[in-house]
Amino acid sequence: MNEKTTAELENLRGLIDGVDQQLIHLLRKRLDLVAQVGAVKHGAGLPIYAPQREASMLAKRRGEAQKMDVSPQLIEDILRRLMRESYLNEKDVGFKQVNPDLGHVVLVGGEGKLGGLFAQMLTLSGYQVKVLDKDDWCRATAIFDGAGLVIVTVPIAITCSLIKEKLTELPQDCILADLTSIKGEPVNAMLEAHKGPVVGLHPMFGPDVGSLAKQVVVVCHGRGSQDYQWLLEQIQIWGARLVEAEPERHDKAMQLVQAMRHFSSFVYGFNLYKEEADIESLLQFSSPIYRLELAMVGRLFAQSPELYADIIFAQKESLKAIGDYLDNYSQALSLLQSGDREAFVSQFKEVAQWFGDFAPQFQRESRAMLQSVNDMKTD
Ligand SMILES: C=C(O[C@@H]1C=C(C(=O)O)C=C[C@H]1O)C(=O)O
Repeated sequence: MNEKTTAELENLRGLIDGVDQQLIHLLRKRLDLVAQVGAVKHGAGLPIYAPQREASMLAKRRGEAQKMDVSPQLIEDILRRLMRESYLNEKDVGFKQVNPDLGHVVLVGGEGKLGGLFAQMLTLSGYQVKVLDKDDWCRATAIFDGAGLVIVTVPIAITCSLIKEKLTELPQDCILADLTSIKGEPVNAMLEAHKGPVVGLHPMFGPDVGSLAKQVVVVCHGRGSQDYQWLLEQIQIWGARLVEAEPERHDKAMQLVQAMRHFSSFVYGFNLYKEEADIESLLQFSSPIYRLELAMVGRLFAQSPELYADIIFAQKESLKAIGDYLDNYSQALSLLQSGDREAFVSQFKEVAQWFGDFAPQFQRESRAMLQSVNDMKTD
């Protein structure tokens, strides 16, 4: 680079630094205003997450950006990231307590990570939370005495037997709920063990979400919904979206959403291991979608094997779904083995037709994800 170029670049980069510094000041100003909105909403018992306000705000800013020759998608991306920050900061003020008259809450198995997240959210909403862990059963009667809500959050393999053996003497009007990732058997076990209100919940996220805004919680009604309506409202105040489902429909979906998903990731990782793949090279040669795939598989092996074994082994019906996958894999492989390119293409078309409008929708969604995977590269 000659001296003139260097000087020009330095000058322009100085100006860019100045703009970025102004951005920091503007961000600080915005965070302060959002905090004030948070305080007003908290006072009125409203959730921070306001989807309609977001939609109208985004539409207006996109229009304004376009007039100034700024890409509408750019302002939308930035605002969405800022809104995520708004939800994270909500924890600083806490949440409205929907049922101030409730006795304390008992989390059975609160040492688990998801249990810990619920304990935190309940505490931030003003409830008194007691945790009952493996070693606390000798004190169980005292812990349950006066409880208004008992939430079971123990490993799936022991959920039903624990409910049937240990939760038969709860106070009559106490709500019994669980967070297990299957719902049929646990909800039945709760109905059998307890005569009072019963509700099955399945949070469709891991404990590492920073906020519950926009996360999904599946609700399977058991008994006495009017008595636990407040709990559902409370979860919505945390920002989550409730999806009501029959336990059977939920469990069937979980065979694909959980058992098959995690089992496939397991096999993918198992295969990389057996092939003695060089992850460094794979990363070097990764396309964005492959980087995302490695992330999806790799994150599995950063977590608890017991947790995933629990989820994969939870329903014996999953075995059929996973076996079908193997059959379909073999069938597709035979097209490859026989060199039948045409048959492969026509099979591809048939599946694409079956996906219908979802295929282009998924393509749009993944485009944004792939771009942010690429943004994260540092070398
Ligand atoms: C700040 C608010 O709360 C949330 C955060 C928003 C933001 O960061 O702009 C917008 C809407 C809400 O989801 C609000 O309602 O205005």
